[in-house]
Amino acid sequence: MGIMCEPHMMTHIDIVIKFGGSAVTDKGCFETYRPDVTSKLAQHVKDCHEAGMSCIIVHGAGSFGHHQAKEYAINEGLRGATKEDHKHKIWGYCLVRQSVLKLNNAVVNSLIDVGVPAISISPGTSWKVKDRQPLHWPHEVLEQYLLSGLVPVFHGDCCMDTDLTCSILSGDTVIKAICSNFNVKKVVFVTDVAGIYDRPPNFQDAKLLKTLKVDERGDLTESIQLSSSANDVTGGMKLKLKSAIDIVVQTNGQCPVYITGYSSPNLSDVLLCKGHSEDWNVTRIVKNDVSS
Ligand SMILES: Nc1ncnc2c1ncn2[C@@H]1O[C@H](COP(=O)(O)OP(=O)(O)OP(=O)(O)O)[C@@H](O)[C@H]1O
Ligand SMILES: C=C(C)CCOP(=O)(O)O
Repeated sequence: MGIMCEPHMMTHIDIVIKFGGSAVTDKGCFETYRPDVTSKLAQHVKDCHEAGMSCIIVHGAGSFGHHQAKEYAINEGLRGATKEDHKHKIWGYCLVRQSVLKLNNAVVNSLIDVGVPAISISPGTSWKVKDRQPLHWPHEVLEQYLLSGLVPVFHGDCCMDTDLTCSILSGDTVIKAICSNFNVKKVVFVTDVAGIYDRPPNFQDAKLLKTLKVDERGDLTESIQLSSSANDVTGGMKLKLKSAIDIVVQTNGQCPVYITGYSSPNLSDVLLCKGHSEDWNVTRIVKNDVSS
């Protein structure tokens, strides 16, 4: 992906945290927000902020946005659409945006309520996207926000797409783009499961994989079976794992990626600790030359 912006690589970001849609919403129920989970996560962000860490939050869409995106097939774009189709899809595009903004408003308010100076940034209004991948976005603004001590809150969004006319940009892809342009120290994906299992966690005998090692080509030593929910238009855990692997490879292992659950007893450790413990019940994705 052709993202270039050398000077920003100097700016370091201690942590990028994804509030997964599976955590902050009930993905099975249309537009069902989980205020209790979000406010617990907001408290964790406050702890990071008070510890002097520079933080970026990205949240997924969960049951906001995915349903509308699926109904109007927004991620398939508009190429070849008839005039009628075009009108229909453009309407769907508006509904997706409004839906994710409802969730974004709730998430940002939850952060502000606990004292985090959160500021909303919608990729869809300023990011240039080509075939669902970010091509260009205003890094300078993000840098200024960070230098001012604000906590930027991005979200998965619908975007104008130079190839497809419109598409869906997952929060997972937003995180990968941030890691391509800034010196990010750690990424933590918070979901509704403890981490990555060798097979979908509802399968019998599913085993939590605590450390996944990636080689320079992005290959894993483990074989993993993944499933995604019917209403998810961005590929569920499959895209998350791919994004995590890409981040580890593109940063040459400098940025470890964690996937953990919102109810994990180790969430605070994962967010705040500089080191790592194999006792934590989470998944850590690292380069294969990392010893422990
Ligand atoms: N092998 C696997 N290991 C762990 N989770 C898996 C696996 N296969 C499928 N899953 C599912 O992945 C889901 C989490 O992925 P999902 O994409 O929903 O996360 P999210 O980032 O919270 O959502 P969103 O994309 O809406 O932000 C879990 O609910 C789990 O059931
Ligand atoms: C469905 C929309 C609009 C965004 C999807 O973002 P994600 O939930 O992070 O994959």
